Amino acid sequence: MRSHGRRGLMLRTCVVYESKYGTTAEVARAFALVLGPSRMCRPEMFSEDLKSSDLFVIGTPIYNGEVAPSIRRFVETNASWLREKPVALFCTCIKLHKGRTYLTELHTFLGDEVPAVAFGGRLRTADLDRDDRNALTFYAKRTGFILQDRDLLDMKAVAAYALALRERLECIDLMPEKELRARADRFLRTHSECVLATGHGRAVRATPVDYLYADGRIYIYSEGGAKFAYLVQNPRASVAIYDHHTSMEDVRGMQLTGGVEVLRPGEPGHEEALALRGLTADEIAAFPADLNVIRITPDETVYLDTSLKKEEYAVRQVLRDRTFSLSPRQQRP
Ligand SMILES: Cc1cc2nc3c(=O)[nH]c(=O)nc-3n(C[C@H](O)[C@H](O)[C@H](O)COP(=O)(O)O)c2cc1C
Repeated sequence: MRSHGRRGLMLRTCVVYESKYGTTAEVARAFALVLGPSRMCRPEMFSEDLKSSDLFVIGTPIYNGEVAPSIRRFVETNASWLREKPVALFCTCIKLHKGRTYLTELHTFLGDEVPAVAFGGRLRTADLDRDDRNALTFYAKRTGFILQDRDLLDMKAVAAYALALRERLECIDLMPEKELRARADRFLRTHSECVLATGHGRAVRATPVDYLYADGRIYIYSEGGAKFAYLVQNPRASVAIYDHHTSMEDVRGMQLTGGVEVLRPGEPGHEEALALRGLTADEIAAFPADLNVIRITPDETVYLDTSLKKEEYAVRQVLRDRTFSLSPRQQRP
C-alpha cells in the first residue's frame, strides 16, 4: 500500500461507497468499524476535509457488469490526488468468479498496485425496482441465468480482509522493532494487573487478575475457575493492561494476544513457572490446593501510547510474531 504524508497521528480512514439495496453499505460499515477512526459517505456527500484521511476504501456494487456510475465518477474526478494516497477497492457482486475484473476500470484511474477484492453480494428479488427487475429478467432469458434470491455475503471474509488492511496500515510510522520491544518490555515489567479475556464460541469472559512477565511471556497463577472452562476448549487468550488517564494526551495501554498453555502440578514447566514467583517446592507442597499456571506466549502485541505523537510515531504500535498477508485470491489481479 502506498505511504501517506501525516506523521504521529491516529490514522484515519474514509470509506466511500454506493449501494442501492444495502449490501455494499453493510460491507462499507464493517470496513469503517474495523478501520476506525473513520468516516463513511456516499460520493455526493464527500467533502474537502475528508481528503486528509490516511486510507481510502472505495466500495461499489456491480450492476449489469459495471461499477456504480457515482463511484466511477468519484474515482475519475479525484484520481489526481487519490493516486498519492493509500487506497483499497472492493465490490459486491453475484458472479464472484468475475469479481475483481469488474474493478479493472477503476485500476486504470488509480494504478494497478491498488489492492482490490470482490465480496459475494445479495439479490432479493422482492426488493428490486421495476427497471432492475426488467433488466435482470431480460438478462436471465438471454443467458439462462436463474433469477432467484441469492445471499453470497460472507461477513467473515469481509472482516478478515478489513483486518488485513488494518495490519498494512499499521506498518506506517512504526518505530524500529528493537525499540518497540524494549518499550513493551518496560511497560509489562512495571505493571502487574491485567484483564484476561478468554472465550469459546459465543461464550466470553473478562477476568481481572495479577500477572507476572518473564522471558517474553505472561504468567497468571490461579487455583481454578470458569475461565478454565474456555481455556480447555480454546487455547488462545488476550490480556489488556492499561493506565488510568486524565486526558487523551496520556492514554497508555497494551493488548497481548497469544497461545495459552495451562500448567498443572507435575507437568513440564509448572515448577519453573512457580519458581519465577519465588515459590519453592516445599511452599507449593504446603498449599491447601493445586496452583495452576496460565502461560501466554504473545504473537500479537498492540501498544497504544498517545505521547508517541511527540516523537512522530503512530500512537498505535504493533508487534507480530507471524507474517500476516492477504490470501492470493484477495490480491489484486
Ligand atoms: C440490476 C442488477 C444488475 C446486476 N448485475 C450484476 C452483474 O453484472 N454481475 C454481478 O456479479 N452481479 C450483478 N448484480 C448483483 C449485485 O451486484 C449484488 O446484488 C450487489 O450485492 C448489490 O449491491 P447493493 O445491495 O449494495 O445494491 C446485479 C444486481 C442488480 C439488481
